[in-house]
Amino acid sequence: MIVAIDGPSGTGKSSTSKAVAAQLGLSYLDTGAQYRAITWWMLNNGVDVSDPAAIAAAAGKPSIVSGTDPRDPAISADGLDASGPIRTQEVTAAVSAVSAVPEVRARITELQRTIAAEAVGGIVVEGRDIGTTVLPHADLKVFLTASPEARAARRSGELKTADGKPVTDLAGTQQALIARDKADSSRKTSPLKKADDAVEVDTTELTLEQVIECVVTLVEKAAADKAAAGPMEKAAR
Ligand SMILES: Nc1ncnc2c1ncn2[C@@H]1O[C@H](COP(=O)(O)OP(=O)(O)O)[C@@H](O)[C@H]1O
Ligand SMILES: Nc1ccn([C@@H]2O[C@H](COP(=O)(O)OP(=O)(O)O)[C@@H](O)[C@H]2O)c(=O)n1
Repeated sequence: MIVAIDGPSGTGKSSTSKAVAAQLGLSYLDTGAQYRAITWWMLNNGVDVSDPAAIAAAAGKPSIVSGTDPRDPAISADGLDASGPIRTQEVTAAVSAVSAVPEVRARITELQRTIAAEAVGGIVVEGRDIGTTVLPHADLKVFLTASPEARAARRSGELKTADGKPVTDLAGTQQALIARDKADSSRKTSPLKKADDAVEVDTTELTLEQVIECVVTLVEKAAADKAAAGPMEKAAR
C-alpha cells in the first residue's frame, strides 16, 4: 500500500501522515525534511543558495539519510542529526530555491523511490510532487488544502523566535507561507500540483483528528479495492 499525501505548507500533511502511518502500521517518509536537510547542508558548507549553478554542482555531495518510523522520523546529512536545524527560519527561507534546482530534485526523487520500494509493508509519503512525479502509481493520492489564514495560524503556533518566545507576527507568517507556495507552484521541475486522480480534502474547518480519520478511511477503502482487484487481475491472466 503506497499512499501519497501532497499539499501546500500548513495543511496538515506531516501530522496527518505520521498519525495515519502509525495507526495502520505503515512506514512514513517526510520528503520536505529531505529538501530541508540538503538545504541545511548547503548553508553549512558555503554553497551560495542564490546561485542555481552552485546548488546543482553540490547536489550530489551530501549523504541524506531518512528514517521511516512514523513515531521517530529521523533525518541526517553527512551523519549529522538534522531534525532540529532543518526547522529554522534560515532553512525555511532558502529551501524553495534549493528544491527548484533539477539536479537536487533528481537526486532526492531517486532516494524517495528507493525508500518507497524498500518499504515492503507499505508507506505514507508526504510532500509536494509525490502523486504527480515521485510515485505516480500510488494506491491512494490525497491532496490537502486549507485557507491561507488557517495555515498561517497553525504555523505561527509552532514558530519560536531566537530567544524562545512565540512568533506573534501572523501577517508576516502568512506572507512568507504564500511566497513559498508561489515559488513551489511555479517552478519548472515538478511543481506543487494536485494529481488528476488525487482526492482533495479541505482541512480549513476540520480538526486534525477529523482529517486523520478521513484519510484512514480513504486508505482502508483503497486497500480493500486493491485486495478485491487482485484475484480478478490474476484470473484475467
Ligand atoms: N486540521 C487541523 N486543525 C488545526 N491544526 C492543525 C490541523 N492540521 C494540522 N494542524 C497543526 O498545524 C501545524 C502544521 O501542520 P503540519 O502537519 O506540520 O502541516 P504541513 O506538513 O502540511 O506543513 C501543526 O502544528 C499541526 O499540529
Ligand atoms: N516533495 C517535496 C517536498 C518538499 N519540497 C520543498 O521543501 C520545502 C519544505 O517542505 P516541508 O514539507 O518541510 O514544508 P512545510 O509544509 O512543513 O512547511 C517546500 O517548501 C518545497 O520547496 C519539494 O519541493 N518537494
